[in-house]
Amino acid sequence: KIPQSPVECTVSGCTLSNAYGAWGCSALNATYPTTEEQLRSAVSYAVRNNLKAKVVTRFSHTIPKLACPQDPTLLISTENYDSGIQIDAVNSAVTVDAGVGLRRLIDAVEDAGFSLAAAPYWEGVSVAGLISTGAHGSSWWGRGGAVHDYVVGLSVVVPASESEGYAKVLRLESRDPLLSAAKVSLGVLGAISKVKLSLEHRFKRSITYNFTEDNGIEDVYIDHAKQYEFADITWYPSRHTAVYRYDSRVPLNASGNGLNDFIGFQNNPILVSEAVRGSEKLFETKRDTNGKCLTAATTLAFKKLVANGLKNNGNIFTGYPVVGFQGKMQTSGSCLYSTRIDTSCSWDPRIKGLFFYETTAIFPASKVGDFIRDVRKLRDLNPQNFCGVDNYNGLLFRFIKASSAYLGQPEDSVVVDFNYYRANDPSDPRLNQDVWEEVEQLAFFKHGAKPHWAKNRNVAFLGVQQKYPKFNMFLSAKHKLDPQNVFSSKWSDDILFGKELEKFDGCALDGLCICTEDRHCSPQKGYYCSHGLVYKEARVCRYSPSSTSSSSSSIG
Ligand SMILES: Cc1cc2nc3c(=O)[nH]c(=O)nc-3n(C[C@H](O)[C@H](O)[C@H](O)COP(=O)(O)OP(=O)(O)OC[C@H]3O[C@@H](n4cnc5c(N)ncnc54)[C@H](O)[C@@H]3O)c2cc1C
Ligand SMILES: O=C1O[C@H]([C@@H](O)CO)C(O)=C1O
Repeated sequence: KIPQSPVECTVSGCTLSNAYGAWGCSALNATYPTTEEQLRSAVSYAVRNNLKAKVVTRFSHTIPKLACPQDPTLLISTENYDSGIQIDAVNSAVTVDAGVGLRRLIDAVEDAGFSLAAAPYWEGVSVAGLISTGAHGSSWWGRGGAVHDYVVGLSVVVPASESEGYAKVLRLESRDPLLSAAKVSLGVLGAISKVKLSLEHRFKRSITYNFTEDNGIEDVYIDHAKQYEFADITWYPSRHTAVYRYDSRVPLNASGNGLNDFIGFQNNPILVSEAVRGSEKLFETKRDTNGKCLTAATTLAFKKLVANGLKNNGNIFTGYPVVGFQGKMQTSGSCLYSTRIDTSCSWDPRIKGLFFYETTAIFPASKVGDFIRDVRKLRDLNPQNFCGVDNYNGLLFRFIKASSAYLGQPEDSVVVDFNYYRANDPSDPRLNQDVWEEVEQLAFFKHGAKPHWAKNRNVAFLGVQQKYPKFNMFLSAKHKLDPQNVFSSKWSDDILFGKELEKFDGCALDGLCICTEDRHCSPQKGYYCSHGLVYKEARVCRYSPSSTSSSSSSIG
């Protein structure tokens, strides 16, 4: 099954969901422009009729509700605005329509003898959608791992006066300060119509994974990133394992036509995804940590056996190094293309498949070592508590550089991603949720990391304004381009301004608040608001069957 469209419209209106099916927000109507002029007239229609507007894409892969409209809204989908790909060979650049999918762009530039040096690891995204949230791969070399740092020009449709036809196209060139706002703009500045990216001449990559012990990650990560252009590190804390990715560019005449078919994005039989989810649920209800650790061990052993999905000849893994073209090594997503009815992406909301939170924290390069040491202390207290994250991708460390984007990074940074079990019912407490809450609070509050705009739960965005030095420059660009907040909504404001949401019973379970009272957890199921074990100031929902809510008095 190829992923379903995130927009469903009936006579009574439209709903927008995201790729995980996690949210369903309603909108008045949706329109599917195919040209820049149609995109402009869609914005003009919204402005003329005092509607709000939100741009949505073919897949809608962002987790926070950035795209959620506030009624009455016109959804402007770029799904069909994806025909334009203009390669400028003389200047090694390409200008694409906003809705062009990443895979289509990569194939087009590779065919023309060029490569896009950076891309997220997942290809099921649109070009304008991926730059709008600061999506990235991993590199501290050249322009770095974030795609928006390759943006050298951009056109964006913004509201305008009646005499200008209510909407106009701004063409932003590389020296225009507005470009620094628009290239990571979360969809709140206007509708991006075209993106111009700088390219490199086509090149190949050589990748080797080294599965080894996990001590000293904090002492070697900087050298690792300096030595290997596309380095990353995956840490499986409960398995005491770190996986170093030795990944460098090699000349075009190096032999090998390998493929990176990342195991997490492969087409899975639906029965497998449902069985994995079923066993996770079983371990959850039985509070069976051993069960989780057993699957974490087998998952890791399998990943090592198949080299995380690297295939030397495009079919199977036969040994390191795996050498292949940049266009086939940087990003993947084979589950996007299966037309079979019995396979899908493992998280496809139409099946009872995986459902997980993804926390992604961005640290200044010099600060991530302290975070690693704190997480290791927490792990050493009881390694079994970390098995849940090792059933996914462990903690993934990637490298991005200082950016001119106002909502990009002011300095070279390290991004840490981790996925963990999400209950179908947000009021169901989860095994070891106190651990993930403490790691989340260690990252964003003790070590002041910034939240990735496309991932994370709401608590990650608390105080985000203070973390971006150029936040006010972004806001003034926003007021200049969209003074009536046509492209804003309550939901995108919650994320952009990191609003403290009012607390309610169970809010901490779904990352919508940090508990200060037991009722923010689930006292009736034995989960009480408690201190962190390593980060004492953390407030986490911890299971303590013996105590009753009176003895674990609510803490200020
Ligand atoms: C399986 C998976 C793996 C992922 N891997 C990575 C990864 O390795 N690295 C990484 O950094 N991220 C990763 N992500 C996150 C993903 O890169 C971001 O969510 C990205 O923004 C999704 O792009 P999209 O085209 O689906 O945009 P959407 O999610 O649909 O939109 C994102 C935001 O951009 C706005 N927007 C979209 N198009 C336009 C436009 N034309 N003009 C103005 N605003 C617009 C929307 O309104 C919304 O606010 C992953 C996501 C998934 C589901
Ligand atoms: O789901 C995701 O997968 C990747 C990474 O975790 C594994 O490649 C990423 O950044 C996501 O958001």
